Amino acid sequence: APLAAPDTAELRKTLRTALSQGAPGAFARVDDNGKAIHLAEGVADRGTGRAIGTGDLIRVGSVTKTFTAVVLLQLVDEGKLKLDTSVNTYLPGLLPDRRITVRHVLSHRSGLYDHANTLFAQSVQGFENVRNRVYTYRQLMDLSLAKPLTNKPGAVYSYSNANFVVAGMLIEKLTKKSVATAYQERLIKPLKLTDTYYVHPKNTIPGRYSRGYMTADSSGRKIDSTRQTVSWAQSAGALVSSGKDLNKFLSALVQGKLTSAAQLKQMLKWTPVNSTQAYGLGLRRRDLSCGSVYGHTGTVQGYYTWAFTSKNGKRSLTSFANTSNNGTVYATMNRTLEAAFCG
Ligand SMILES: CC1(C)S[C@@H]2[C@H](NC(=O)CCCC[C@H](NC(=O)C[NH3+])C(=O)[O-])C(=O)N2[C@H]1C(=O)[O-]
Repeated sequence: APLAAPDTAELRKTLRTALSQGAPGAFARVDDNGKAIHLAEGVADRGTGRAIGTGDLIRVGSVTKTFTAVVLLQLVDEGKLKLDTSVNTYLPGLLPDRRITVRHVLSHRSGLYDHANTLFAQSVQGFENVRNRVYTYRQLMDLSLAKPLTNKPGAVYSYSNANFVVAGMLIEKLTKKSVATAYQERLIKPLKLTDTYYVHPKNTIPGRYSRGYMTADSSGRKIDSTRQTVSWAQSAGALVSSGKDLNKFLSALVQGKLTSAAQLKQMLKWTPVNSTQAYGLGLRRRDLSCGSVYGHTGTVQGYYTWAFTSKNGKRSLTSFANTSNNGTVYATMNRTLEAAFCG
């Protein structure tokens, strides 16, 4: 059945609630059968007071994981990679257990420890320690492999950024090019994603962008966290993009424009996360009152992003708040999905 019209009044109310809970700015862009809906509240820059806009570039965090997974699925289509083959076949000696397959990595079932847990145990200090650091993939893997596997390979879903560091290493090994080139040639250029950049290892954002303001653990003080390399994440979280581009990318993905039907089917094989969520390959499924939507969420310091599309790709939503480490704002912004897709 067709989706009810987006509830724009409810969306705007939700954004305003997020502001009252500590977000300097928030926006929602819905692309509904070719018609764009733009809602924005608050500021992109607390210093100048510049209003936030749905066209502002943002750090999308783990929405990057979906881009990375699509590149690997294209490599499967090209016969360069098999999902159920051991990662160590392609990257000899990398992982401590050769039973870990590419599919385990892309569905967060490898058991690899998430090095972000070590880096960000103290939110602000952890961020300040890494914000301008540039890591190699090897250094990130050393951080993850310093801890034992959290589960037997394939046994359970256990989210880890390290999985998509491995995914980036696979891309670079199999294409003999950087992940930046892979994103550019395989996704950004073909889809004309003019707001999407893989700027790593730079710590600046090109063009017109929203600043990000992470929230300190105890005081709730806001720290301007805009300038950062996101090198601790790279192929797990370092893309910069916009609502327009994320909506276009997700819609193209589910409409079969980026991979074969066979690989899209693999991407949509779900591992349960909880009663209303599941994870495929670099893709989240959120079960709403009116049906399921597919996409990803992202959290980097100062940047909360939701990017989801309907099963047929005819309606997409990107919603965003320029704060982080604020569970109340996070819970509020989660509600943009129901308003945008279920009316
Ligand atoms: C699973 C998530 C939520 S966390 C994961 C990844 N982001 C990170 O791992 C960064 C975590 C630190 C962020 C920081 N928090 C702390 O420092 C807390 N001590 C803050 O909120 O500014 C991303 O993006 N993913 C989200 C996703 O996939 O939705």
